[in-house]
Amino acid sequence: MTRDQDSTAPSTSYEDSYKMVDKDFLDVSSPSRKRAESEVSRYYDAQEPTAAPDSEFVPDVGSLSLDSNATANANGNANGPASIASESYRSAAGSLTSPPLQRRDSDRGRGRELPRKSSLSMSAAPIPFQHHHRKGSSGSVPRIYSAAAAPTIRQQPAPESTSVAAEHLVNSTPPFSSPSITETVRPGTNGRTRSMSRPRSLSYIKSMEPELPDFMVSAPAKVIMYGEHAVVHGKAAIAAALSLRSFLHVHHLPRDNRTVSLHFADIKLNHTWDIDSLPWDFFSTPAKKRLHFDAITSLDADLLEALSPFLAPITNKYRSAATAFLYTYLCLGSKHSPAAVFTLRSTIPIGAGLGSSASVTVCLSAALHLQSGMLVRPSAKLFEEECARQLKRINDWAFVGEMCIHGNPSGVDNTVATGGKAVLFRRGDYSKPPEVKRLEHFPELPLMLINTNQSRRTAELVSAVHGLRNSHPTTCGLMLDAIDNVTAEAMMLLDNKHFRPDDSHLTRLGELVRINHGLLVSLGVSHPKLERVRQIVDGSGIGWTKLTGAGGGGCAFSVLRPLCGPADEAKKVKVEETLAEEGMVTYDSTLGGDGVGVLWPSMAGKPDERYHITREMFLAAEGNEGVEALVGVTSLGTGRLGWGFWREWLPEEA
Ligand SMILES: Nc1ncnc2c1ncn2[C@@H]1O[C@H](COP(=O)(O)OP(=O)(O)O)[C@@H](O)[C@H]1O
Ligand SMILES: C[C@@](O)(CCOP(=O)(O)O)CC(=O)O
Repeated sequence: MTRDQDSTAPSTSYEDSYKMVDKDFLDVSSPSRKRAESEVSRYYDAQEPTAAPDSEFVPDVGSLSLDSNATANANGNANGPASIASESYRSAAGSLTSPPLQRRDSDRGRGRELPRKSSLSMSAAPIPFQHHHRKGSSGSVPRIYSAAAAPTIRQQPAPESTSVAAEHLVNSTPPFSSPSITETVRPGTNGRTRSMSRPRSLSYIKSMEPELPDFMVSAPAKVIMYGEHAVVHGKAAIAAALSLRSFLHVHHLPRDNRTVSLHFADIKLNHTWDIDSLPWDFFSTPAKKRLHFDAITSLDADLLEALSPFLAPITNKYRSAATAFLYTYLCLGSKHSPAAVFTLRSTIPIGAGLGSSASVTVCLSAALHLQSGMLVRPSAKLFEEECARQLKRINDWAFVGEMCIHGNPSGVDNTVATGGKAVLFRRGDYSKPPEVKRLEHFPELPLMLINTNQSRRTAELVSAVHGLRNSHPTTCGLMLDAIDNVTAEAMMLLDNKHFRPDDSHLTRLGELVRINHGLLVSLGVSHPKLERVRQIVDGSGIGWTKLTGAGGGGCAFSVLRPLCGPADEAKKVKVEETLAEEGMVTYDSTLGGDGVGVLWPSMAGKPDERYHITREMFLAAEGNEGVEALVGVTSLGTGRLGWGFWREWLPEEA
């Protein structure tokens, strides 16, 4: 612990206090539940604009002022523009106990028409991530995004009066909406608002408010540098976080709504469950109940069976992602869990060896913990030990999600996606926590990442290696030991503060990359396309290549030799062109970035330009660049206003 601690603090253990919160939180009238609710109220109060003297809009006590543009989305839930209605509605709610609200400062100028056909532009962070796609649908020139890049919001059908709606998207709107209210909306004579003098009871109004604000979480992809597959068999692996990320938006619905929806936009998986009909009772029987701080090392077949009728209607080939969600949701939630829509988008190629599944399950675990009040959000006041505990809890439950998706994971992917940076990971005994050592001196390596675009499934490859090991235990055992040696040697170089990527150290690392790949070929997890990448890159003499992740297709990376002059540059360009001609995508990306982060509430932008990221904006953001720019998270440590990261080992930025 590096910071001063209050020695007079009560000595209740951390886990005990969580047990108390856990039990307490299920009770809607409990202090912890009330605290969470009052946090929401405080948030909304902070958003409430001050009264302006020249009011032209004065709602009656108990009346609702609703915006004519409030529109319901496809699910029947009003979002985005509809939150304008919510804001007015909050004003009305406030007026029950205080003098009638006057027209507000923030209403001024809303009549100003914004151009209907324009993409919204807002201040954007630099996007150092470069994506080279020399052939294929997106053209032949590598695209490099600069600090000036503005997020692009895909064109939505313009609402009747764009002026109010669009401005609200950019200015801060409270991150909630009230579907039922919008059903009663009628346009006012000025095309904007109309007050309705239907009195509403306080309990009715409360039932329309969500319990929590909308928020977002995000987790990175990873690259395994050495030791994949061997790590499943108890050997060590070295892996680092990659600047590609998944983003999960959690939109809370009014209290009278009792549904939970999952929208995995990239895989077109969209499903809604009725919260009250889920098998809560079975999940909370003493024999089955799992607590937030339990480290689960295997899935419970009975719980999975109890979920199967709820998963049966999902025919999507990625159904396992929904299993991961529902299993974790029922373990971590309660029958009082708030109604919400979980919307996920990711910039990570799916099933390509970069840990897309772990990144998704880390987001789900973090979001469900946050939603149930079981995590302390990152802040400068959080002791390192507490940070580490939050990360452990997220990681343990992300591992549960990983088990749902690919059966027998080592846990390295979710560990890196949770903690970020670079780690040496080993899990000898599955009933115990893994050994994780952070690489404090992980160097900036000249890497090229190549996606063969050959699809494959991690679960199948992991089980193929198990099969080979069963039929050739001695030989396979020796190969796994050899991989372990490679990792140990690489570790000495990568965790060495004297490492210099411009001398013989790099050559040694490169040779270890090549040896590791050869061993993976022997284990049967390469693919002709991966071998073709090696032929093109290593054959040109610019670096050393190995598959990364489960293999069988997916991605490879090359450690590049230092480029000495134009001839080397030309060789690299030629390699990239050849790879693109053969349908592969190359990325220049950074390694060793942050792990899981949270944006609570889902407001982004600089302090004077804050905007609420609505679910609609998130879904409408165009491509990976649009998503990154909208949420304000990029691979370097800039442009992340509002986001918090639990950083147990990075005290300088706490
Ligand atoms: N963007 C995404 N949205 C929803 N689920 C995803 C997404 N990306 C990955 N997944 C889940 O992860 C699985 C792929 O995991 P896996 O085969 O381990 O590949 P990877 O190497 O990318 O982790 C998918 O089948 C799906 O269940
Ligand atoms: C093959 C393995 O070592 C890594 C799999 O990585 P990915 O799912 O392909 O990103 C499996 C594991 O560690 O769980």
